Amino acid sequence: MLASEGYMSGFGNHFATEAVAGALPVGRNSPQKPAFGLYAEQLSGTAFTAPRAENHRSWLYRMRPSAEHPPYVRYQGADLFAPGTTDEPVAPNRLRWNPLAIPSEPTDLIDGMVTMAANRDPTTLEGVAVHVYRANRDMERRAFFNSDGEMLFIPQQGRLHLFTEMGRIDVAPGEIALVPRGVRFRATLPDGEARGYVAENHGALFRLPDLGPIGANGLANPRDFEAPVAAYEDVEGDVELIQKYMGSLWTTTIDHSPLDVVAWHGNLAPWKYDLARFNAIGTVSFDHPDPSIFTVLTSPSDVPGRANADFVVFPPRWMVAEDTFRPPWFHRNVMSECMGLIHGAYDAKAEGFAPGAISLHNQMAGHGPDVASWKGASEAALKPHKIEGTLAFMVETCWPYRPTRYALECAELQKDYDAAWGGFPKARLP
Ligand SMILES: O=C(O)Cc1cc(O)ccc1O
Ligand SMILES: [Fe+2]
Repeated sequence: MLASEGYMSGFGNHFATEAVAGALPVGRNSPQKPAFGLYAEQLSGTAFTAPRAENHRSWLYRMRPSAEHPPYVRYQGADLFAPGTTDEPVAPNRLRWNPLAIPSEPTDLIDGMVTMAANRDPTTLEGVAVHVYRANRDMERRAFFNSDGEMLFIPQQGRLHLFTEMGRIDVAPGEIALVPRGVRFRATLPDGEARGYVAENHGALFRLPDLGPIGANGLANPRDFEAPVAAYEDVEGDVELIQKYMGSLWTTTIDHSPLDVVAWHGNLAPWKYDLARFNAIGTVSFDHPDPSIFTVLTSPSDVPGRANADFVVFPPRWMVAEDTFRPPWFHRNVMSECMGLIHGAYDAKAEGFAPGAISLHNQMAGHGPDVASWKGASEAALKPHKIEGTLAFMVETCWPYRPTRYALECAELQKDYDAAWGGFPKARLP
């Protein structure tokens, strides 16, 4: 196996894995009597009838069927997770938030989730939500799944250990992990504390972008995505099972761990990816390319070329463009941009955008370099220059974001963000 230990390599591959020899049926999905009395269950990520190239599903072989559970009731915790967004008119202002602090009370990943902005209703099967998590407690006897979409975890501080139904994933800042819609998991924190971002995608599954004239290789290469081998826990006794469903949180209690999948096969699976493996491509002549060149993953909408959500990174890279303003240019975008910073500094923002922060530049909001970045870049000697020690990302979507009420009212919202673009000298005409 060429993937790292405990993982299988390849984006969207058809995997087959068993934690106990003989658990995975051979040559059929649903034998009359699965081995050891396991229960066969199909988990669909796309409609049964989706075209073959887009069809994603896996077969899970588990110790008890996931159908066995009491009714769900509203979950009373995690007040800031999926609270709904405001119906009030959204001001066309650029917004930026300082990093949210790790709570002082013991808080696990679910209770520490804060929804910052979202668009569309998840039931439309479109749109994306951006959450921040900050946690200092393991999820014990608690598991979570998201019926509303897949969750892309973007750790910023501290590792996450995700024990999913389909195996274990360890993910550190600089890496990302995806948990498909419906897949149960619990998160533990090897470093005691963790903070990061989640892009929750309600639309078409994230996929690798087409490469067009780039050719057959480049950007995120498929083999660098790693899916976990099967792993299960055999735990009896009460376990709380929380789900996000149609935009709110629900809970039930079952008498065993739902992470009891002993074997699985198929092409719907969690995965992780090290962003350091991203093959960044940029200009070797002049002009700053559109940031689409940095797309790691895309969730298409029904309109060709107009993403429901793109996950884009700004990784370390050489800047060699001649006679060019090298940072992002000033722009007004029909798409809406939500950005975060994993570490280092972002080249368009000299000030005020710390690791863990978020910025929101919604549809048509004029933005670009702040005054200090513009001044520096306009006067810089254009020698080859390496941007190092930085990793920013963007969740770009065709649907304008609605910030949550909390996001609009919290102390971390910067009151003076517009000042980033105050005081540009006027052009002097001849
Ligand atoms: O606004 C931003 O900083 C993100 C961004 C970067 C870039 O290089 C070009 C366009 C763009 O929106
Ligand atoms: Fe932008």
